Amino acid sequence: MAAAAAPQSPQQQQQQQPSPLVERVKTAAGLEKLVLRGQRNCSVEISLYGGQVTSWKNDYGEELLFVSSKANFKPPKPIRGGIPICFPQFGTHGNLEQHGFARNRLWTVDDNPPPLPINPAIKAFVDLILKPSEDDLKVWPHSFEFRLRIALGQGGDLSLTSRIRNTNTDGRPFSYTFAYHTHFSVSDISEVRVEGLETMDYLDNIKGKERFTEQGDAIVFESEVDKVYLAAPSKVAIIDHEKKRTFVVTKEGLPDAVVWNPWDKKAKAMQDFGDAEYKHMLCVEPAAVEKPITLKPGEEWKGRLALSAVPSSYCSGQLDPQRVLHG
Ligand SMILES: O=P(O)(O)OC[C@H]1O[C@H](O)[C@H](O)[C@@H](O)[C@@H]1O
Repeated sequence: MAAAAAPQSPQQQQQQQPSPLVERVKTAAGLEKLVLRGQRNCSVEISLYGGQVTSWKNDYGEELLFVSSKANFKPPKPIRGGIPICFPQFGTHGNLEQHGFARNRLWTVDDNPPPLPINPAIKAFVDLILKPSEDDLKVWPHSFEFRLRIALGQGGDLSLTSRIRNTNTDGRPFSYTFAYHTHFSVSDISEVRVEGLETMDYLDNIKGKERFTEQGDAIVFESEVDKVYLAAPSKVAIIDHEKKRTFVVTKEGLPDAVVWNPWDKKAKAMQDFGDAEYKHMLCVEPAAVEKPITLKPGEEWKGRLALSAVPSSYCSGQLDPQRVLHG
């Protein structure tokens, strides 16, 4: 269930052996999920439907991601919450269904993925793969292999590494947009601030994708927000004052960062979202939206998301925001 190793040292080979800390479980909806277990009560759950992380718990077994109490966990609708994969299209930036089809497909476990650099901090991991079906090829006529490694690290950090390869045999390149649509669980949205995006340019999805520049200090939430921050820094911090918890979102290969909260009116209009759940959720989504990624046949792209939750907050003074954002 883990990566197969290329010729490597005995120590490296040992580190890439299939992890005994991965379980395969049937869900209530009759589909399959995988559970990664870390130290103490840390865990990650992954639904093969969507290739989607649906739970990430810390040492104390506390849930760190938001999943709606009204979420559907089976086809054809996507699962509302966790970390949906938006591919080959983010949002409405193209002719495909909103956020593309990857989040609505059954992924499989990849027993023999090409190796990734060894990371000794990783305690448990699993590799998934998605290839297009005949029907997918009708709506997006490109052959691809999408490999996704989901890993639980020492200290409970979660990382997702996507590798997308163009396997077209007719010489054609393809372009796509992408996002890790990460739903964080927060105590109260009005107590949350996001740091790292101030002064950035963004496209405002609720103002016809018009471009603006963020003014002022950290971002706080008082109404609906749906913005694509362009060329955002590699680290963004979500500071939850009430919980005294800071999420550090690190991104690689993904220039943009989407910030979304539907607020009360849109929440009520969503069939798979509780009316008041917007208070306890914030999406910060490492993404490639403004400039689509283009791959020639044989080329591979890599995009990584790493999440950690630190049990202190900016206002507690225990955390140096400069270190969180730049360190
Ligand atoms: O309802 P969904 O298709 O899951 O999309 C939920 C949201 O995702 C992103 O954050 C987009 O920027 C929003 O415009 C969209 O409303």
